[in-house]
Amino acid sequence: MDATTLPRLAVTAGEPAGVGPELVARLAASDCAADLVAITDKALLRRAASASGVVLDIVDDDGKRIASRPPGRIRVRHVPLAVAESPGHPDPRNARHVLDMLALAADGCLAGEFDGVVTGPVQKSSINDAGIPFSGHTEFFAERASAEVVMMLAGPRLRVTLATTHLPLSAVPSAVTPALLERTLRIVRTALASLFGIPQPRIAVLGLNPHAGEGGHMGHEEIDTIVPVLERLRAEGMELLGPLPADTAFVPAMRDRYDAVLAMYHDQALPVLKSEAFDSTVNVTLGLPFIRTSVDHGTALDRAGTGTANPASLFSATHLAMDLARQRRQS
Ligand SMILES: NC(=O)c1ccc[n+]([C@@H]2O[C@H](COP(=O)([O-])OP(=O)(O)OC[C@H]3O[C@@H](n4cnc5c(N)ncnc54)[C@H](O)[C@@H]3O)[C@@H](O)[C@H]2O)c1
Ligand SMILES: N[C@H](C(=O)O)[C@H](O)COP(=O)(O)O
Repeated sequence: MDATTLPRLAVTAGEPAGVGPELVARLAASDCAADLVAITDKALLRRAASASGVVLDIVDDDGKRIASRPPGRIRVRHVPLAVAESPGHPDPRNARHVLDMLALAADGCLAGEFDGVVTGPVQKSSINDAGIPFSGHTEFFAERASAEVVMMLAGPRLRVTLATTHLPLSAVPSAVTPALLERTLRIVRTALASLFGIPQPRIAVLGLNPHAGEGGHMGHEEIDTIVPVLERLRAEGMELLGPLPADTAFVPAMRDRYDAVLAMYHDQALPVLKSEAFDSTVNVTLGLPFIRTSVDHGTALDRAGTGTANPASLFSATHLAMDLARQRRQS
């Protein structure tokens, strides 16, 4: 990417029976000033455009960088479906198709063919039903890039990062180790500085137990694991708040005291963010050697094929990827 060309972004359509393909069609129809390369099945994208009432000019990707893109024109890397989609009904026979899209996008980013990847939602259970271990894009891209990563969901007023991602709740306490917390906090601090322009970020760290353990009366992970890590990193100069009780960490009086929150597990913090800004929140993978952003919502199977899904989160994810790509070009 140089100053005259658009950020070149791979956009994966996700689960073919979900709303992802329709949202990609809506994005392609918009005037978004990015060189969008849809990673999907071409016929699926045509059907999704038709369901969404948009007209697209779909062409094969020739790999060349471009300086402008007329609304509706979309280049495609064709990844064939195994079986035609049935909106609302994921078919595990298409699991390989979904993973092939992710692999193509990741490898293209690693090779410098794309400036980043924006992902549509996948139905994890359908991939698992095909007998393939898979817990999310975050873990897939981390493995593909051999990187240590952190999941962040960033909304207009709140950024949340997770110490653990897609684990059963019963596995969380033993997964929250000093090494994990230290590594996670270092990745979060570096990313807040390099991607979000906050040189000395303030990070609020949640406890694991109710009321952050209530001084050891409601659990010991805070005293045994979290506090020693925070003390060690504070001694290095990191600005860390906590461990805070999760139930009050998000109240208005606390919000201006931090730039991001580190939660111990998925459902400790994501419901807060998704209930206040479902339309505009973006999932960002921190720590990868390439830019990866995503919608904050799932496959919305109840809306698939109806053309009624809201594209706002995909638009936000694409705009953030464009900003990050331009920033990377300038640095
Ligand atoms: N980025 C991702 O790949 C991603 C993110 C979250 C969930 N998921 C997966 O999605 C699947 C379904 O998850 P879920 O049912 O918990 O969440 P969901 O986000 O798919 O649906 C929750 C509710 O929000 C609505 N909704 C979601 N997106 C919408 C949109 N763009 N416009 C209008 N309404 C929308 C749905 O219709 C539904 O009522 C699961 O397999 C989950 O793992 C994937
Ligand atoms: N945890 C994410 C969320 O709730 O929005 C979602 O499952 C997607 O995760 P990946 O980006 O790792 O697929």
